[in-house]
Amino acid sequence: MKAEIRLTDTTLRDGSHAMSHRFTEKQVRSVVGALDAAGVQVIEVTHGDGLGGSTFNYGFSAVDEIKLVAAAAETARQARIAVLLLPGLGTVHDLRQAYDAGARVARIATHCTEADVSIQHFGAARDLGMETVGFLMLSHMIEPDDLAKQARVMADAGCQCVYVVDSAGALVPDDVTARVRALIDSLGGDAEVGIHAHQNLSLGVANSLAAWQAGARQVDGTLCALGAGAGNAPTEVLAAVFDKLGVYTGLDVPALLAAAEEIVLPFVARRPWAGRNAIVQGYAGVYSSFLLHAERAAERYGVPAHEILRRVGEARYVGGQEDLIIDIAIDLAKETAA
Ligand SMILES: CC[C@H](O)CC(=O)C(=O)O
Ligand SMILES: [Mn+2]
Repeated sequence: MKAEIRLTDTTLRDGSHAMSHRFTEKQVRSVVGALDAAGVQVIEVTHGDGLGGSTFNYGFSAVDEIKLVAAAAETARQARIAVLLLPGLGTVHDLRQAYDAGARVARIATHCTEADVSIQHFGAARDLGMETVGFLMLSHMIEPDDLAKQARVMADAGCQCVYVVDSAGALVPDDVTARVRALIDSLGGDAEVGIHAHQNLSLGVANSLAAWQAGARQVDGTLCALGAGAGNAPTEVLAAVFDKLGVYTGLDVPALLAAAEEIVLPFVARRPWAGRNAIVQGYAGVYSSFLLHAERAAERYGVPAHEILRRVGEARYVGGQEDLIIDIAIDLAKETAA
């Protein structure tokens, strides 16, 4: 029986933020083994910031991500391995290396107004024979119709499913519904629509459900909600909720509950949660992966992280502008001293 909604688990990519990109090959094998056995069809494995993300700015990976992709591909029996790529950080060369290591799904991510920078990457992925997914990040920042135009750009470039990516966990269910509907109208069946939700306002599961009800057919999750900010919509909860609703996912709920509790939880040093800083991110619309950058700057300059994040939201900074977080912290420290 074909799943009515396809879940992509991104514990080993978005969850990498919460692990400071320290995943080991052994952890990758055990997580992939459990997800694969539980029926998850797509498993994303990359540095938290995508291919090429292992840098001074974003944090170095403990293990080369291509090695992790190879370990994942070797372990999976039925699941396909996905990689994330942010054009500019990752390159077509990185994508080819990931393909050679066994990745078969390319997820290309751009800021929600910049879909055109993904065109050559979709072309390259399709030439390699990879399945393609587009990520419109920080989707709350623009109106549904404008987002839909960007989705069209991705679909025209060869993208087979465009995701509404709530990178800041800032959307509420009605916002999600409006965006998913607008994308479906604009894509007219040329590509599916997906949802990637964060928990900063504790709405990740509700938003994923709203997306499904509006017509989205792909959904992202992570075990134990492991991910940036307050984490992602938890895979095990999504599986249980869709099962309760009678939506066939092909997922084994008890197996996913066991994977979360017995495989992932034991190695998580800091479990993401909707504390003050993460809630401010959702409330002020701040990129989830800015959380640890803001917390580090807060400690270094002796200022509150939640105030840094509030100002980042006011300034509408987007992914790639992490260094400006430091400027805000310095300004705050000067104001406090004065
Ligand atoms: C660095 C890529 C980014 O974290 C993608 C993503 O998961 C999001 O925007 O939520
Ligand atoms: Mn994310």
